[in-house]
Amino acid sequence: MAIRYELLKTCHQTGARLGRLHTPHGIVETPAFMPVGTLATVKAMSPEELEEMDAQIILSNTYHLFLRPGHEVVAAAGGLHRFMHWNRPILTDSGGFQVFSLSKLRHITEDGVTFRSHISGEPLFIGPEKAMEIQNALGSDIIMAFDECAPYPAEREYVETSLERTTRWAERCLKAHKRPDEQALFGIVQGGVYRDLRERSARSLTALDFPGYAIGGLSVGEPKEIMYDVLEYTVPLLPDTKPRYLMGVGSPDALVEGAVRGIDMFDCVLPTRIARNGTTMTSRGRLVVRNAKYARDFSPLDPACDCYTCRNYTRAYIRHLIKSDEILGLRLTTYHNLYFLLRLMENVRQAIREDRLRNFRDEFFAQYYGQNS
Ligand SMILES: COC(=O)c1ccc(CCNc2nc3cc4nc(N)[nH]c(=O)c4cc3[nH]2)cc1
Repeated sequence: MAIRYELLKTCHQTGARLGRLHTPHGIVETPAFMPVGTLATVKAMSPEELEEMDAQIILSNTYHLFLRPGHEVVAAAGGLHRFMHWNRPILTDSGGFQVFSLSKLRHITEDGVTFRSHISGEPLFIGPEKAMEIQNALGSDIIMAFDECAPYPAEREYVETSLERTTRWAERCLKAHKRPDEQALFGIVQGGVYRDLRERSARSLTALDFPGYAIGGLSVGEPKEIMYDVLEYTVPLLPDTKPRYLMGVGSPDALVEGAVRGIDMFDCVLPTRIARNGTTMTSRGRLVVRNAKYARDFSPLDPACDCYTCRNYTRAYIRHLIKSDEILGLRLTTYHNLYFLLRLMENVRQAIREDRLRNFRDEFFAQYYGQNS
């Protein structure tokens, strides 16, 4: 078995659960947030800094590494862990979403997707078998089925045709996966915002008995309330003995609301991407440190935070660095944002242990969003 999910406790107040995901590269306490390291690096962070802030698992991308440096190069280095000097768990996304969000001139057929590289413009192809070949070469602990993430909004007919093909692709991934004992292949539930299609996708994929399940097709521009509705009726269809991964999420509120609805794993570029333009997450909401009002503010980004950035630097200094395009500036904001989300998930896990996640959510939202929601 590549991974084993240990269900430790279900919250009495909500559908949240406390778990442990045992992988060949270590244990992941869930619910967990996965920092995104698309090109085999979590931008501006060293692996040691990620370990220091207790990042348990990171995400990397098949599409990007296939284009550059090529999965053969990573395999020649001994796999992604060796290549990037990260010896904790890695999850790789399968490329479906990235092809659609990044490449031009893409064409989708039963075989897979032909597209032009967003880097060189050369014509390329990825399908289920290719996505397995690449992820098997990368050696990540958790790999994702090759799927199509339907856009939002999308006609029901399009979503239906797409999910049927995605299910057939999932079967082809299971057949093509060369290292099932070392790398756990997760199925990805699609179906857009249509309840009956979500149910059909979930039933088809759970019948194929994957070691874990992702909920895809969300965080693609739909209102959050709709995303939460989809979770309400999709999560119960997934086996509670296996991990559930909500792809592309997210913001502090979405992480808490997702955990409340039984999600175990999350990933999002949000904390690292907004950090690079000087937007930070603090216990009292977002703080855009490049704003002129912080020019002489010698307090930490977040007085309630004990991270390396908040213990040693001030808003005025970080503002100066960001305004001056100094590399240390985006390193300090990235460190803090990741630390903030990783601590948030630790507090969520503790609240589940103490059966008070609903209370925690209300307190957190009151502070972060300045209202009682
Ligand atoms: C500043 O913040 C940002 O730039 C930013 C950008 C994108 C997202 C949303 C990302 N959403 C998302 N990622 C996703 C990745 C996915 N992968 C697969 N294989 N299948 C999916 O169905 C899928 C859905 C996703 N939805 C969130 C934030």
